[in-house]
Amino acid sequence: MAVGPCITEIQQRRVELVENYSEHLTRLLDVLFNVGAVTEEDLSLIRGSSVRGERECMRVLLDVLNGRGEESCRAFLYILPSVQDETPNLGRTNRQESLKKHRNILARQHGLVDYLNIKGQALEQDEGVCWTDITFSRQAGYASCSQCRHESTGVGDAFRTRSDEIYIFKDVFENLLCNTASGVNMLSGVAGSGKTTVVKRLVREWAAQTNSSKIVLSLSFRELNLITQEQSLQDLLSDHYIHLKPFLHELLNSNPTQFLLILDGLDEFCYPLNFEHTPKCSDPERVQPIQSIVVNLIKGNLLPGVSIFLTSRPHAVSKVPPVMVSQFYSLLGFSVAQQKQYFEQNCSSPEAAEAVWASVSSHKPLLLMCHIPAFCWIVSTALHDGVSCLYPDSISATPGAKEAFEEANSSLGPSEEISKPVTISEIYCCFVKSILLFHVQGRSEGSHHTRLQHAPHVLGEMQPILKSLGAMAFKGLLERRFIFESSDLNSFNLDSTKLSQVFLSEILKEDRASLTLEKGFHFIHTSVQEFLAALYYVLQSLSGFDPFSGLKTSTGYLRSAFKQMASAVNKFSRPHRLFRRRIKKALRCGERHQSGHMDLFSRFVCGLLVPRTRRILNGFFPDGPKIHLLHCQHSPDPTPPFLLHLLHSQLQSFTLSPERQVNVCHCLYEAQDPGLSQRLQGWMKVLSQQASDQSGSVNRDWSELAFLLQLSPDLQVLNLDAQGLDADGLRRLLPVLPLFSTLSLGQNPLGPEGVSVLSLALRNPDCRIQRLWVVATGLGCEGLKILVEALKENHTVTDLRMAINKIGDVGAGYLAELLRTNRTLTDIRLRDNLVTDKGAEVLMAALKENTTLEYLWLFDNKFTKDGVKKLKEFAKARPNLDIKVCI
Ligand SMILES: Nc1ncnc2c1ncn2[C@@H]1O[C@H](COP(=O)(O)OP(=O)(O)OP(=O)(O)O)[C@@H](O)[C@H]1O
Repeated sequence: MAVGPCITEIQQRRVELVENYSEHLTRLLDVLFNVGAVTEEDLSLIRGSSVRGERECMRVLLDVLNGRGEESCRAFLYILPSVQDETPNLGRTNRQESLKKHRNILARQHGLVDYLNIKGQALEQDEGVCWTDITFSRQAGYASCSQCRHESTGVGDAFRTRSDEIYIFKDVFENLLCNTASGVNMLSGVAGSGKTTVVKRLVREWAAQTNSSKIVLSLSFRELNLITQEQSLQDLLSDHYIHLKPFLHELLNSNPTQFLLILDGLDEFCYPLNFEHTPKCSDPERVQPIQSIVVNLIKGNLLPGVSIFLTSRPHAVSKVPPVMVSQFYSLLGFSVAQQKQYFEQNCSSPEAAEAVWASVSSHKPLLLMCHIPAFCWIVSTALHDGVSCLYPDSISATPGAKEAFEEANSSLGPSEEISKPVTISEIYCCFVKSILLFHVQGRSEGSHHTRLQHAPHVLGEMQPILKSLGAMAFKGLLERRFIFESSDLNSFNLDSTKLSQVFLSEILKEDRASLTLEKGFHFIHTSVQEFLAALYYVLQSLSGFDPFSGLKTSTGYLRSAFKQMASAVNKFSRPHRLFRRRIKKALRCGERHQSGHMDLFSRFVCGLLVPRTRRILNGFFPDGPKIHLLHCQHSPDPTPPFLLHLLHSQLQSFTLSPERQVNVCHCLYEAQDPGLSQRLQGWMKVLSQQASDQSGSVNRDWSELAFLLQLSPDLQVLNLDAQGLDADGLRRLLPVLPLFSTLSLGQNPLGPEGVSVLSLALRNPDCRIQRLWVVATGLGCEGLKILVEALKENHTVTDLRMAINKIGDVGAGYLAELLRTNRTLTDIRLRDNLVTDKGAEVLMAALKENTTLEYLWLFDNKFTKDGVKKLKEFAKARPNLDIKVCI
């Protein structure tokens, strides 16, 4: 790079610049950032050095400018005089102006980044930013969390299984910024569920509200990790917000309740939090280790009355003891309507959005995954450009896509039918292809059409890098590592500035040994790590290599010697046996990790063994005889029979836990097992036989049924009468319960515990249940109370059949309470429920306020003649209400 005159001037004046301008650093950084001479990452790098003083920050700034080149250096020299002129005024700037400036700075720091630039436009202004509303649940504090579910896979279910109040962003915003929500408000959400985005939106919307009395301070644990030396809270905040420095002492000491302190990403905090033994400190000026500052803030010793908004992935929530959390929000992700809205807002045209949504909504597993915003982003990237590579009918709006598709797939026989992607593996293949063809820097030349034509060539060319990235991803999965160092990249011969940057996000990490800042990397989403790992695994296995041998980080000669040896051994073993053994091993990886952190990996391996799926990445996989190991003689393109056999035999294993069973079902789905629909039919047959046998409790794998039902396109009636279904079984079915319009659960031992599960389905925002039949399910008045509470929030159930449940007069009272406000129920059947005249009176009183109920069946209750008479008279006066009663 040629060294221009401004670069040279800065180099020559370095000592003087540090001497004279260090005290104006904040102003300098502001202006430089505004004019685009430095980036947000540069700012964090520079501020990260603040522990070593302002002069050190200035030196880092000069280094950054040097690296940024002549233009940035010119901007710096240009603004220098104005900065010095303005600075004396700073002292006179009043507090209001500083706070205004604080809003602007925070808003800028919390802008959205669309690093693959899918929409092809800058996201600087709020007008360009589309926030899709997202669903939260809230409860007072938290009890215990199920931490061992896989982060991505748990989400779809979690969305349908929450018991708490449902919130949207506006509610959270109001609670935190308009009400006096002091104490710790925690937000928990799986990877990619949108926690950081919530923080960004919160800050930006606060910044736009000039009348808010709160002052927001926002720090990320990623930043706090960089602080190695002890310091005081006041210093920490004034280093971070130098523009507030003159007032900070007064603000912190006078009224801490005016602050909302956001701490984002607790799961990333590298220091342990010791709530028992950290010395108490209530002085913001007292120097202490960073983890003690955090503990004292959370405990309310420092800044008593401050509101804290703490975000974390679920596995790290328990770092803070439950008693210290006053409000606990869970980020459930996008509801179905919100997913649709997301695609409308984020695709390049309404036609593209419609095509993407048509694809997603017609495939349950996709729909389920799309509760996670990060997955929506992957899907829209995949389907936006990637799918047009293969499936011309879905994005016919893309000019030239169809022709290119036909040309690229000219090798397919005429009888081979191509349809839209149906599996998660196919989506991820489209995603990777889309990135390689349309988003990698330096590949912008040529039209969409031309780039599609060159796809096999590009994929072949990129294969070695993708393979290395996949090997690193696989090694990381085995070691449960999700952050990689530059040295990891080097050992896999990866260049961090090229392809890896599209799949890896860069973060700054501190190297404690040398007290310097090191680059760290993580995959843009953990599911991308699992996909690339599976891609590597399948590629190695198909090429006749042991995927585990590729992880040896020995370089050069040794590695190639190892490969040669391995391939020589392979030559003498039967290749198809070796291949099968490797696939078995991959599936066992998922099985062994009960936490489920390799579930997606095993699903992707199964998906990639389907030739149709691999064809999306045409050019990436080797051609040749080894591929034919997978083919069966009759059909040119089936799922390898041995894979289906393997998965089916796993399903039959008695030792497989229900969670593992569901994962095997997912694997079968990815493997495009034609037998899945037969399994569902088999289930239905067994259920109908069982119902007619009435032979009581049978141990059933309800999780498998839940999975199979999710794949079924037509979810209308679910009849589980007399199946021995208890609360635990119902809990396993919970993900699908809200999807049916008729839910018949009669003659099962549900009891109050089962009704609690059922009420989660009724409260679900996507609930479609209209007819709810819970005849003889052991509700009692306790169960009915729970049911009524859920029905108060439900607006779908019109028909409630609950004969033979011993609800008595107390239960009738609960029902009456519901009838006063409910405007959805039209038919209630209460036969044989021990209700007496007293209960009837309460019901009649409530019905005076209800005009929507059309049928009330009260046969076989404990009414006297007089009671029946009163009921009949009441009915006469209500021609639109049919009350059935007899003594
Ligand atoms: N409300 C939203 N509207 C539009 N896009 C969103 C929204 N929330 C999240 N996203 C998308 O999902 C991606 C992941 O979100 P985000 O980084 O906020 O997740 P996170 O929960 O903080 O993840 P992690 O735990 O991995 O840090 C974002 O980059 C953005 O593309």
